[in-house]
Amino acid sequence: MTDSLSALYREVLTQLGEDPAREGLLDTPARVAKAMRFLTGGYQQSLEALVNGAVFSSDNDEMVVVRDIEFYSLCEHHMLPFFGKCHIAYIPDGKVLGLSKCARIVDMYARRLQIQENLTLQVAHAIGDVTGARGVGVIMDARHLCMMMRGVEKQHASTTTSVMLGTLRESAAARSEFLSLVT
Ligand SMILES: Nc1nc2c(ncn2[C@@H]2O[C@H](COP(=O)(O)OP(=O)(O)OP(=O)(O)O)[C@@H](O)[C@H]2O)c(=O)[nH]1
Ligand SMILES: [Zn+2]
Repeated sequence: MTDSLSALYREVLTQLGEDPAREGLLDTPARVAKAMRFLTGGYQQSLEALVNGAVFSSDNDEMVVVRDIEFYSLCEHHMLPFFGKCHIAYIPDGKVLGLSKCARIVDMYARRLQIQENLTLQVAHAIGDVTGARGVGVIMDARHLCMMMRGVEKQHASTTTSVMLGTLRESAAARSEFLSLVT
């Protein structure tokens, strides 16, 4: 199938000095288009559809932590991958979220062009919005290929970003509980 995105990638191959008509590249524009549509599929999703009503009543008001959620995103500056782990905590206020939805929320925002700081913020606000939690904390630790395979070429640098909202921002004890559970 030739759509306008694969036609553009065919032109990219030409501009890079390649021959898009050579055998190994014949299907490449369509493959790249398909891959990029998947990697940016978060633009086609909405928080409401993704959560699908999986918010449940609970009297448990202790911190919930979902840790080590792996994610892959694309930096908005170079469109190169950055990838790592995300830890989410929230303190419920009568409602808890289906556990898988935490990971789905991470994927929805990761599958857009991002910077890590904004990705972290968007995940935190989404968790807060769907649960009405008293506090939300999100920590992301990632490595950026734009810092590794080009540019400054640092292979071991990793970046940690965090967002703390509500009780997790105000209470040092709540924050330390979260940190002790994920580090
Ligand atoms: N804060 C932040 N910066 C990022 C992220 N991803 C990439 N960057 C940075 O965005 C910056 C873009 O800088 P520019 O000087 O405009 O671009 P560049 O010439 O390609 O920069 P170098 O990467 O230093 O070669 C770089 O410092 C990248 O490391 C991110 O998630 N958060
Ligand atoms: Zn980048």
